[in-house]
Amino acid sequence: MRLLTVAQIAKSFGAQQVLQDVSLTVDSGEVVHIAGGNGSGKSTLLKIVAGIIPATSGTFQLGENTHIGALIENPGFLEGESLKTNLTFLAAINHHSDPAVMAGLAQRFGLDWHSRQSMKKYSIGMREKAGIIQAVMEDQNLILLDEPTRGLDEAALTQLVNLVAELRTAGKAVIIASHDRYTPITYTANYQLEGGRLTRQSDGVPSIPS
Ligand SMILES: Nc1ncnc2c1ncn2[C@@H]1O[C@H](COP(=O)(O)OP(=O)(O)OP(=O)(O)O)[C@@H](O)[C@H]1O
Repeated sequence: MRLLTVAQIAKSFGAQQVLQDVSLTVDSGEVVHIAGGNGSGKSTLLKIVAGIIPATSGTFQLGENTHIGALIENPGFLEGESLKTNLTFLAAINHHSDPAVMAGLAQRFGLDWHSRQSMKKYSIGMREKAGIIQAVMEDQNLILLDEPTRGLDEAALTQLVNLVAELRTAGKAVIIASHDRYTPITYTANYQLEGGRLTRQSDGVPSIPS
């Protein structure tokens, strides 16, 4: 099932052209890697797909049943509130809250679901974990993860690798942007973003048809 079609997108900030003629399709069961150096436009592309900023030209189309979850740059949280309050609040916005799922994800990533610690005291890795959880906790089927390994310890990295594999098996799709060409995650397709252009590098493991 097609979840996303990006067609010939360009994006400029003033005189700076960041993306040119970027096209991409993503189907369920795909795990797409977008590699690129600092400032190559990875976050910009994900923000366009998430509907946060508009493209200068070109189009993108979501599938009829596409539900996006996203971790892009530094996700905003209510800093004075706990993880549980934050995630419950976010889930309530979409009326799609399952406390057991949220608590299970927190436990999986080694975060104390019942802790009253405010999120302003969270470390970089803890914030990243909270960002990953909010991107998947509502059963979203197209998950955008921008540098999701930032600050993660080894146990959390293993959980992330396993989580992405489970999402793929469940027929969802994940787009991961990172600086590294090689990460421990198993991809079905690899792209490089350079000079504003997105180029397919190679196929990884086959996607699992839904
Ligand atoms: N709101 C904005 N206004 C002006 N320029 C911007 C804006 N957002 C991004 N840019 C510029 O667009 C370019 C691409 O930025 P982007 O954040 O997409 O890169 P990135 O590949 O995600 O980088 P990094 O790996 O460092 O996070 C950069 O030169 C950046 O300065």
